[in-house]
Amino acid sequence: MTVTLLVENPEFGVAAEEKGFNEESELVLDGGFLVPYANSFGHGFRDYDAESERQEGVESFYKLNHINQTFDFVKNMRKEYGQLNRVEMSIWECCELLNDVVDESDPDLDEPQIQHLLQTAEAIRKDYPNEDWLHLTALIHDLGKVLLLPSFGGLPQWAVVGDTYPLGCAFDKSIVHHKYFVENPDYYNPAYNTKYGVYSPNCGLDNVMMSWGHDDYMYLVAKENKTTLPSAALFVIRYHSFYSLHRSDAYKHLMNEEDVENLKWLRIFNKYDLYSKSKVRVNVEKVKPYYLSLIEKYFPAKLQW
Ligand SMILES: O[C@H]1[C@H](O)[C@@H](O)[C@H](O)[C@@H](O)[C@H]1O
Ligand SMILES: [Fe+2]
Ligand SMILES: [Fe+2]
Repeated sequence: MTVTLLVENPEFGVAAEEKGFNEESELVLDGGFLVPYANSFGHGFRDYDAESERQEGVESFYKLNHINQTFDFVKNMRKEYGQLNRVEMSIWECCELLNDVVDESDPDLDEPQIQHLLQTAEAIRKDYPNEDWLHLTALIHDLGKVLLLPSFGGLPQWAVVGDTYPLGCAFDKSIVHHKYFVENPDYYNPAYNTKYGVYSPNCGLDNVMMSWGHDDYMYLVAKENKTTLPSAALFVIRYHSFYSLHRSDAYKHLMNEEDVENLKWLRIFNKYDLYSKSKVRVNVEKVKPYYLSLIEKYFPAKLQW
């Protein structure tokens, strides 16, 4: 059950006017978490049909994404990027690279991505002070967006950002702007367009080919560089854009028991990922020492990307 409340100070202890809300912002209480009604543009979060300054660009993004993500494309990208032979750098260096990245798929945010990372991490840190692995997971969950930069191959936005979904089985109706899949060759391939497609019941999401982008790439980077983060962290990283699973309960027939456990953390994480998006900037230098200490705890000093 959700309860509508009028609250003077919105979530994360930030003063109302600082966050761009009126004095009495409307929030919804969702299991102790205060969910704002409106994004920085005055619309509901993830409203892909609302007429806004971002709507058109976001829809053309999804058209390209849905036409071009195919089973073969993902297979090739995983093979190529799995080599991790492009760049050597630390996690923090990568965060700083994201200063120059803006995500065209996102109707709720047009701030530089480093701000989104810190906004998510700081919000989750406030509510889960003892789960340091989750703070770090939040900091790194979108680092894969460096794929947009020339030294990482300069991939187009449709191959880096946006919601993700499985390839090799039918596209679920709950996927944003589903209508554009009719132009995807896999849509007509009988090997790929049934409920299970190439998969078997409860095969585990690890065995599922997800559309290629920042999630799968960062998952490969973290895993291959031997992070000591728990399996829930890797799960959050790989599936955080898989809204048809964690929001709409589609594709559950592909999950195994470990996935079911990890999904609980992903659902918690998602609230912070989505609702912390705002115009209020985090002071990078101030929080940097804390995150450097977490990086040192869970990652080698330099990683292969
Ligand atoms: O537009 C957003 C953005 O690209 C996020 O990083 C991704 O995780 C979301 O799922 C997507 O909808
Ligand atoms: Fe993301
Ligand atoms: Fe994010």
